[in-house]
Amino acid sequence: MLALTMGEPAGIGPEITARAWAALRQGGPEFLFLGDADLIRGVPVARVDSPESARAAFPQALPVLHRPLPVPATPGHPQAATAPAVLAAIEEAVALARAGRVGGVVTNPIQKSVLTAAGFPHPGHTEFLGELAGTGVPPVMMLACPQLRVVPVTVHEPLARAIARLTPELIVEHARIAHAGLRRDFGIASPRLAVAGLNPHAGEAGTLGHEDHAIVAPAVALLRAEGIEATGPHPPDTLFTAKSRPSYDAAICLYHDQALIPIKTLDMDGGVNVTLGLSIIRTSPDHGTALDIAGRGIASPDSLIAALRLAAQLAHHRRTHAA
Ligand SMILES: NC(=O)C1=CN([C@@H]2O[C@H](COP(=O)(O)OP(=O)(O)OC[C@H]3O[C@@H](n4cnc5c(N)ncnc54)[C@H](O)[C@@H]3O)[C@@H](O)[C@H]2O)C=CC1
Ligand SMILES: NCC(=O)COP(=O)(O)O
Repeated sequence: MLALTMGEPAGIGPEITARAWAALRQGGPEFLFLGDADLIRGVPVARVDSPESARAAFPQALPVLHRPLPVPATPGHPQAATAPAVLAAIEEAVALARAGRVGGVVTNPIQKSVLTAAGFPHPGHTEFLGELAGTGVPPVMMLACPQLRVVPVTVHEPLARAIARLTPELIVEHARIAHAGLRRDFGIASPRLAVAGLNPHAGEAGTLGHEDHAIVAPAVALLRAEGIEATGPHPPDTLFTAKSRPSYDAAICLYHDQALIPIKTLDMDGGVNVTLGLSIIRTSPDHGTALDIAGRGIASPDSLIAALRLAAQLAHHRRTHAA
């Protein structure tokens, strides 16, 4: 049993939840929705009081731990008043996972600008989850689809600041956590990491920027000295080609769009966001709240379905690995 959070009530989360349940009710993985039951339309809903009671309900109806919103939601129009309930659903899902009552947490997309305006101090789920279920290392974002896994070393910050923050230590820290996650949760015995360069042609021997030889190459050397199979800095423009991808298990990328553009271009529907370095399993669809189409019934549930399936697989790997 997985816990699926409500996410932004005015976004596509409720409708893709209903469609994901319709697709998975026969073969699973089983999940329960933490949020306002009135958001769910078009499929039968079973209000349950625990994950344990959700299991029996799942084949017939979408189980919901009903947590009412203070105001009705209007698709496409987020409201600050719902922010506490959005965050409470995440906190409750994590508490259930930490108590071992669900196998993992899957999050529906949140509208970050609304939460920020309401005082939420984190850039996204990843950092919030690090606070709720951290293990003493920073939470690390990975996006995965069948053809590619990417790990951005810097995430939600202006590009100039992200580049200024890059150090060999920051790259090594993220690569180590990715390496451990690939071993523990993905069952890859000796993960191969390809570290992207920053500049065109990975700096062209220093003629196109100093960061590749001053920051990225030393990080790769440090990783290799620890016995991690790391290569790079690789010219970013060819790292994600069909010919390159089979040579590594994850690409360590230096900033958000270097990681997310290739994966969303390759597989927007099958991409899944995974948080590594937590005491719990957490996945999420790779897309956002899609306010522009919310409530129209045209949103694809595929990335959410992939996130639910991957969470179940990772939980299984983690249990097997720990045994
Ligand atoms: N894990 C999370 O909570 C995430 C939250 N966000 C948040 O979502 C909000 C909107 O972000 P955007 O950059 O506009 O990205 P977005 O992914 O919400 O939308 C980008 C485009 O893709 C389309 N799209 C997205 N998901 C779709 C689906 N399942 N089916 C069909 N079309 C789909 C949208 O209609 C839109 O045209 C922001 O507040 C952002 O921070 C974004 C990514 C992840
Ligand atoms: N662009 C990816 C994204 O926004 C996911 O962030 P998070 O909410 O999973 O931290």
